[in-house]
Amino acid sequence: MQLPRHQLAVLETASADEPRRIDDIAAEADLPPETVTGAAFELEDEGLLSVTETVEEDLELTEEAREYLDDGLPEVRLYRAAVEAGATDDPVSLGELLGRAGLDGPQVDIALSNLARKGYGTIDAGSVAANPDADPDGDAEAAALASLADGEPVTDESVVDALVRRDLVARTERTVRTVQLTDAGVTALMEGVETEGGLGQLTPDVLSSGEWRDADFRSYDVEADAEDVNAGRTHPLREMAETVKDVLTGMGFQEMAGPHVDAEFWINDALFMPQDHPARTHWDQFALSQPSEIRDLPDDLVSRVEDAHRNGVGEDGEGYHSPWTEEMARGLDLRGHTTSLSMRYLSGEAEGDLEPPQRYFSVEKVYRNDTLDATHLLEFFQIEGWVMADDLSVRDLMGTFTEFYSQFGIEDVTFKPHYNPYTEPSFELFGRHPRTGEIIEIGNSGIFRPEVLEPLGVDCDVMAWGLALERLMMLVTGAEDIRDVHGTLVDLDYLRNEEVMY
Ligand SMILES: N[C@@H](Cc1ccccc1)C(=O)O
Repeated sequence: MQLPRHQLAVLETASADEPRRIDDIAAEADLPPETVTGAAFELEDEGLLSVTETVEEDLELTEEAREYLDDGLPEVRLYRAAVEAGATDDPVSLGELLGRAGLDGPQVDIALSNLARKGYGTIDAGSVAANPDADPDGDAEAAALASLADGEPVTDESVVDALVRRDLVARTERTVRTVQLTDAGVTALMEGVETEGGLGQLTPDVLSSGEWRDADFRSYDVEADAEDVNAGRTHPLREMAETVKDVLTGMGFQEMAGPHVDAEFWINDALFMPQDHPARTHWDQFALSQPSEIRDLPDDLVSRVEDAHRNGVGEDGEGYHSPWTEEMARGLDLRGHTTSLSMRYLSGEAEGDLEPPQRYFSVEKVYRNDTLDATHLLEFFQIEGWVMADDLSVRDLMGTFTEFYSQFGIEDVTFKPHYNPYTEPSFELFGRHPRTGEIIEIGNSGIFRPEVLEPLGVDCDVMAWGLALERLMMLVTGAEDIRDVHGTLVDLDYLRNEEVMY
């Protein structure tokens, strides 16, 4: 029989009489333990060796325990100080004893509770009475710590339990593998096993020495076990975002970019959200304390927006006529929607004045002070978009969504009239969850009001929306909890093995 060199070494080092640990075999055969483990499993597949796994418990001293090894357990130190101070006859004040024993901070409570627990003394009215019959030299916990530090076993489980409870010892489990020759293994060795001949690797040496010319190469084993390599890959949600960008680019949209932290001016005021609107409180948005204000805002636009808030827009001057301060508009928030980007682009602030027709989108993060649950995260991706053109209608808006979602195989989007301070009319979008059949909200949309567009200097129609990328992902993948797709609770196997989207 022929075997690869490592397998042969392991076979020869293993015994038929007793199980031997992989680590011992590795040391004796002078091979890395991983190599021995791999070879052992291969030999097991061939029936020559049996591999057994057992879980062993390791006891490890914590850092606190290591300090006590040098200084002594706090209760022992307190007891010794008490004996020295004569507390076996008359109680001595705790303050004095702590000074003598050099105990302070958390060690004081530790010393007191364990002193009492071990019967070394009693504490009454701030004084300690030491028990004359106690024997700190025979302290079982101190002895166990010393044994563990010397790598010796501790047989009294109750002492180990007490040390674990005191956080002086940590239990860890470890899988130990042992191997033993099978009858077939013994027979093979008796009949004679040789090292598989031939070269297994083409190395620079083999090439430069010319050895390769006459060498006999070992055949390639396509069935050999190989290590799993979990290389980096794109997060499925990021993949979804890229797909959405491709789809929108394909529909003739250009991408917007802009700050995650932005002035309330761009997030709310430009959108005709009155400054006393309930969504503009800390219940809904995260405000920055440092820096707290944006440096630059376009003056002209600021005064036109202020005018719209205070006096309304149009001949009739309709609007909220709400109070308005520039101070509030300058405040910085983590954007709660990416409609702040739409405002920057529509106003000409981002790329200069835009002539209709135009189509823009972004797939970017937004932040909201929501309560976490199966459909809400504190940060999520919004698919923002808008179309600027003359004479847009609700049919254009619905048609755009129908086309967009159909690219993901979603053909049953439904609409519900809605209210936004900045669009009229407004619609919410809903989709049906493929697993639960539940109708879930997937977006919000509308046609910008003149009160928004006029101050921006836009004199044609603009239809716009914010769709939730994670909700689209739930409809596409069937995920029932957003936290299964993205965030700290996501299963690593899902991230590694989820099918790649087109
Ligand atoms: N900003 C809205 C989405 C939206 C954008 C533009 C127009 C209408 C609605 C949201 O976050 O829900």
